[in-house]
Amino acid sequence: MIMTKNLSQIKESVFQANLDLPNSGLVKLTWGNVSFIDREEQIIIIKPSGVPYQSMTPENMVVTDLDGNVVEDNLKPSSDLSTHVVLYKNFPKINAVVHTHSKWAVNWAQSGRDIPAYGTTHADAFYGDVPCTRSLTTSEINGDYEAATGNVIVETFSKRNIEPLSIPAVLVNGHGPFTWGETLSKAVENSIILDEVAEMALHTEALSYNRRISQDLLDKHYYRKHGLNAYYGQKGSTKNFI
Ligand SMILES: O=C(CO)[C@@H](O)[C@@H](O)COP(=O)(O)O
Repeated sequence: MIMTKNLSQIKESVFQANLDLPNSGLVKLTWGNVSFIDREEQIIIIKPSGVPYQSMTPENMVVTDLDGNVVEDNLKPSSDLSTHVVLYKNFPKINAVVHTHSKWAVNWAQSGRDIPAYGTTHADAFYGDVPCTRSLTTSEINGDYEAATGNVIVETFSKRNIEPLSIPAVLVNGHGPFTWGETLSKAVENSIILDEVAEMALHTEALSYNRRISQDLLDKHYYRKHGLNAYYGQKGSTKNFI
Protein backbone atom coordinates (compact mmCIF):
# COMPACT_ATOMS: atom_id res chain seq x y z
CA MET A 1 0.00 0.00 0.00
CA ILE A 2 1.23 3.50 -0.84
CA MET A 3 1.87 5.54 2.28
CA THR A 4 1.58 9.07 0.94
CA LYS A 5 -1.18 10.90 2.80
CA ASN A 6 -2.15 13.08 -0.11
CA LEU A 7 -2.28 10.47 -2.89
CA SER A 8 -5.91 11.23 -3.74
CA GLN A 9 -5.06 14.94 -3.89
CA ILE A 10 -2.14 14.24 -6.25
CA LYS A 11 -4.32 11.99 -8.44
CA GLU A 12 -6.92 14.75 -8.64
CA SER A 13 -4.23 17.27 -9.67
CA VAL A 14 -2.78 14.94 -12.32
CA PHE A 15 -6.31 14.26 -13.59
CA GLN A 16 -7.03 18.01 -13.85
CA ALA A 17 -3.69 18.65 -15.59
CA ASN A 18 -4.53 15.95 -18.14
CA LEU A 19 -7.95 17.54 -18.74
CA ASP A 20 -6.21 20.87 -19.36
CA LEU A 21 -4.74 19.39 -22.58
CA PRO A 22 -8.00 18.88 -24.54
CA ASN A 23 -9.47 21.96 -22.87
CA SER A 24 -6.56 24.04 -24.23
CA GLY A 25 -6.93 22.56 -27.71
CA LEU A 26 -3.59 20.77 -27.50
CA VAL A 27 -4.93 17.22 -27.62
CA LYS A 28 -7.45 15.48 -29.82
CA LEU A 29 -8.74 11.95 -29.07
CA THR A 30 -6.24 10.42 -26.59
CA TRP A 31 -3.06 11.85 -28.13
CA GLY A 32 -1.30 12.98 -25.01
CA ASN A 33 -0.55 12.45 -21.36
CA VAL A 34 0.63 14.21 -18.22
CA SER A 35 2.54 12.70 -15.30
CA PHE A 36 3.78 13.91 -11.92
CA ILE A 37 6.61 12.57 -9.77
CA ASP A 38 6.42 12.65 -5.98
CA ARG A 39 10.14 12.45 -5.25
CA GLU A 40 9.60 12.17 -1.47
CA GLU A 41 7.24 9.21 -1.79
CA GLN A 42 9.12 7.81 -4.81
CA ILE A 43 6.07 7.38 -7.01
CA ILE A 44 4.99 8.56 -10.46
CA ILE A 45 1.32 9.24 -11.26
CA ILE A 46 0.36 9.17 -14.94
CA LYS A 47 -2.68 9.08 -17.23
CA PRO A 48 -3.88 5.58 -18.15
CA SER A 49 -3.27 4.48 -21.73
CA GLY A 50 -5.99 5.00 -24.31
CA VAL A 51 -8.68 6.16 -21.87
CA PRO A 52 -10.84 8.93 -23.37
CA TYR A 53 -10.58 12.23 -21.50
CA GLN A 54 -14.39 12.48 -21.32
CA SER A 55 -14.79 9.27 -19.31
CA MET A 56 -11.59 9.39 -17.28
CA THR A 57 -11.78 9.82 -13.46
CA PRO A 58 -9.15 10.87 -10.90
CA GLU A 59 -9.10 7.28 -9.57
CA ASN A 60 -8.02 6.07 -13.03
CA MET A 61 -4.63 7.78 -12.67
CA VAL A 62 -1.97 5.06 -12.56
CA VAL A 63 0.64 4.95 -9.79
CA THR A 64 4.08 3.48 -10.49
CA ASP A 65 7.45 3.32 -8.78
CA LEU A 66 10.40 5.36 -10.07
CA ASP A 67 11.23 2.62 -12.60
CA GLY A 68 7.70 2.67 -14.03
CA ASN A 69 6.47 -0.54 -12.36
CA VAL A 70 2.75 -0.25 -11.55
CA VAL A 71 2.30 -0.35 -7.78
CA GLU A 72 -1.49 -0.15 -7.62
CA ASP A 73 -3.80 -2.61 -9.32
CA ASN A 74 -5.26 -0.31 -11.91
CA LEU A 75 -5.44 0.46 -15.63
CA LYS A 76 -2.44 0.21 -17.96
CA PRO A 77 -0.22 3.32 -17.70
CA SER A 78 0.32 5.56 -20.74
CA SER A 79 2.47 3.92 -23.40
CA ASP A 80 4.82 6.92 -23.03
CA LEU A 81 5.56 6.12 -19.37
CA SER A 82 9.15 4.97 -20.01
CA THR A 83 9.94 8.28 -21.71
CA HIS A 84 8.63 10.15 -18.65
CA VAL A 85 10.69 7.86 -16.36
CA VAL A 86 13.92 8.59 -18.28
CA LEU A 87 13.25 12.34 -18.07
CA TYR A 88 12.61 12.20 -14.29
CA LYS A 89 15.82 10.20 -13.75
CA ASN A 90 18.00 12.54 -15.79
CA PHE A 91 16.41 15.92 -15.07
CA PRO A 92 16.26 15.96 -11.25
CA LYS A 93 14.71 19.42 -10.98
CA ILE A 94 11.55 18.59 -12.91
CA ASN A 95 8.41 17.21 -11.24
CA ALA A 96 5.92 17.02 -14.13
CA VAL A 97 6.07 15.94 -17.79
CA VAL A 98 3.58 16.56 -20.60
CA HIS A 99 3.39 14.90 -24.00
CA THR A 100 1.03 16.06 -26.75
CA HIS A 101 0.65 15.89 -30.50
CA SER A 102 -0.27 19.57 -30.69
CA LYS A 103 -0.43 20.54 -34.34
CA TRP A 104 2.06 23.40 -34.70
CA ALA A 105 4.77 21.80 -32.61
CA VAL A 106 4.34 18.55 -34.54
CA ASN A 107 4.89 20.48 -37.81
CA TRP A 108 8.40 21.31 -36.58
CA ALA A 109 9.05 17.85 -35.12
CA GLN A 110 8.07 16.22 -38.41
CA SER A 111 10.36 18.61 -40.25
CA GLY A 112 13.21 17.69 -37.91
CA ARG A 113 13.83 21.34 -37.12
CA ASP A 114 14.46 23.32 -33.94
CA ILE A 115 11.99 26.15 -33.32
CA PRO A 116 14.12 29.30 -33.59
CA ALA A 117 13.70 31.97 -30.94
CA TYR A 118 12.08 34.58 -33.18
CA GLY A 119 10.55 36.91 -30.62
CA THR A 120 9.85 37.88 -27.07
CA THR A 121 6.83 35.57 -26.76
CA HIS A 122 9.33 32.73 -27.18
CA ALA A 123 11.98 34.35 -24.97
CA ASP A 124 9.57 34.80 -22.06
CA ALA A 125 9.43 31.01 -21.68
CA PHE A 126 12.38 29.46 -23.52
CA TYR A 127 15.96 30.70 -23.25
CA GLY A 128 16.94 29.84 -26.82
CA ASP A 129 15.77 27.70 -29.74
CA VAL A 130 13.59 24.74 -28.76
CA PRO A 131 15.69 21.75 -29.84
CA CYS A 132 14.59 18.92 -32.10
CA THR A 133 16.26 15.58 -31.44
CA ARG A 134 18.01 13.41 -34.00
CA SER A 135 15.99 10.57 -35.53
CA LEU A 136 15.96 7.28 -33.66
CA THR A 137 17.91 4.42 -35.22
CA THR A 138 16.26 1.19 -36.37
CA SER A 139 17.56 -0.67 -33.32
CA GLU A 140 16.29 2.07 -31.01
CA ILE A 141 12.85 1.94 -32.64
CA ASN A 142 12.72 -1.85 -32.47
CA GLY A 143 14.18 -2.04 -28.96
CA ASP A 144 12.86 -0.23 -25.89
CA TYR A 145 11.34 2.50 -28.04
CA GLU A 146 9.86 4.69 -25.31
CA ALA A 147 13.04 4.61 -23.21
CA ALA A 148 15.05 5.41 -26.36
CA THR A 149 12.76 8.40 -26.90
CA GLY A 150 13.65 9.64 -23.42
CA ASN A 151 17.33 8.91 -23.96
CA VAL A 152 17.48 10.88 -27.22
CA ILE A 153 15.93 13.87 -25.43
CA VAL A 154 18.53 13.64 -22.65
CA GLU A 155 21.29 13.23 -25.26
CA THR A 156 20.09 16.36 -27.08
CA PHE A 157 20.16 18.50 -23.93
CA SER A 158 23.51 17.08 -22.87
CA LYS A 159 25.23 17.52 -26.25
CA ARG A 160 23.95 21.08 -26.57
CA ASN A 161 24.66 21.87 -22.93
CA ILE A 162 21.08 23.05 -22.28
CA GLU A 163 19.86 23.25 -18.68
CA PRO A 164 16.43 21.51 -18.85
CA LEU A 165 14.54 24.20 -16.94
CA SER A 166 15.95 26.98 -19.12
CA ILE A 167 14.28 25.42 -22.18
CA PRO A 168 11.58 23.14 -20.70
CA ALA A 169 10.49 21.72 -24.06
CA VAL A 170 11.73 19.49 -26.85
CA LEU A 171 10.61 18.17 -30.21
CA VAL A 172 11.18 14.48 -30.77
CA ASN A 173 12.11 14.06 -34.43
CA GLY A 174 9.21 12.68 -36.49
CA HIS A 175 7.05 12.38 -33.39
CA GLY A 176 6.07 15.40 -31.32
CA PRO A 177 6.66 17.61 -28.32
CA PHE A 178 7.40 16.91 -24.66
CA THR A 179 7.45 19.68 -22.08
CA TRP A 180 8.16 19.66 -18.36
CA GLY A 181 8.34 21.89 -15.32
CA GLU A 182 8.82 22.10 -11.58
CA THR A 183 5.04 21.98 -11.21
CA LEU A 184 2.15 20.37 -13.07
CA SER A 185 0.73 23.75 -14.03
CA LYS A 186 4.09 24.98 -15.36
CA ALA A 187 4.57 21.83 -17.45
CA VAL A 188 1.09 22.25 -19.01
CA GLU A 189 1.65 25.99 -19.49
CA ASN A 190 4.90 25.22 -21.32
CA SER A 191 2.99 22.96 -23.76
CA ILE A 192 0.51 25.76 -24.43
CA ILE A 193 3.29 28.29 -25.02
CA LEU A 194 5.25 25.84 -27.17
CA ASP A 195 2.39 25.35 -29.59
CA GLU A 196 1.77 29.11 -29.80
CA VAL A 197 5.42 29.93 -30.56
CA ALA A 198 5.59 27.01 -33.02
CA GLU A 199 2.72 28.55 -34.99
CA MET A 200 4.21 32.05 -34.76
CA ALA A 201 7.62 30.80 -35.95
CA LEU A 202 6.11 29.03 -38.95
CA HIS A 203 4.31 32.20 -40.03
CA THR A 204 7.38 34.33 -39.33
CA GLU A 205 9.36 32.18 -41.75
CA ALA A 206 6.59 32.51 -44.34
CA LEU A 207 6.96 36.29 -44.16
CA SER A 208 10.70 36.77 -43.82
CA TYR A 209 14.03 35.04 -43.17
CA ASN A 210 16.65 35.37 -40.52
CA ARG A 211 14.52 37.08 -37.89
CA ARG A 212 16.11 35.40 -34.86
CA ILE A 213 15.82 37.56 -31.73
CA SER A 214 18.99 39.33 -30.55
CA GLN A 215 20.86 37.94 -27.54
CA ASP A 216 20.11 41.20 -25.71
CA LEU A 217 16.36 40.88 -26.21
CA LEU A 218 16.44 37.16 -25.38
CA ASP A 219 18.26 37.94 -22.11
CA LYS A 220 15.96 40.86 -21.29
CA HIS A 221 12.76 38.88 -21.69
CA TYR A 222 13.88 35.54 -20.29
CA TYR A 223 15.45 37.01 -17.15
CA ARG A 224 12.53 39.40 -16.55
CA LYS A 225 10.40 36.29 -16.03
CA HIS A 226 13.02 33.96 -14.54
CA GLY A 227 15.36 36.25 -12.61
CA LEU A 228 15.72 36.48 -8.87
CA ASN A 229 12.49 38.42 -8.40
CA ALA A 230 10.35 36.21 -10.62
CA TYR A 231 7.86 33.87 -8.96
CA TYR A 232 8.71 30.32 -9.91
CA GLY A 233 6.94 28.20 -7.31
CA GLN A 234 7.62 27.67 -3.64
CA LYS A 235 10.15 24.96 -3.01
CA GLY A 236 10.26 22.67 0.01
CA SER A 237 7.66 19.97 -0.11
CA THR A 238 5.73 17.96 -2.66
CA LYS A 239 2.46 19.76 -2.12
CA ASN A 240 3.98 22.94 -3.49
CA PHE A 241 4.77 21.28 -6.81
CA ILE A 242 1.29 20.08 -7.80
O1 LIG B 1 2.79 9.19 -29.00
C1 LIG B 1 1.73 8.65 -28.99
C2 LIG B 1 1.18 8.19 -30.29
O2 LIG B 1 2.05 8.51 -31.36
C3 LIG B 1 0.98 8.54 -27.70
O3 LIG B 1 1.41 9.60 -26.90
C4 LIG B 1 -0.50 8.68 -27.72
O4 LIG B 1 -1.07 7.74 -28.55
C5 LIG B 1 -1.06 8.50 -26.31
O5 LIG B 1 -0.82 7.19 -25.85
P1 LIG B 1 -1.41 6.70 -24.45
O6 LIG B 1 -2.92 6.70 -24.57
O7 LIG B 1 -0.95 7.69 -23.41
O8 LIG B 1 -0.85 5.33 -24.25
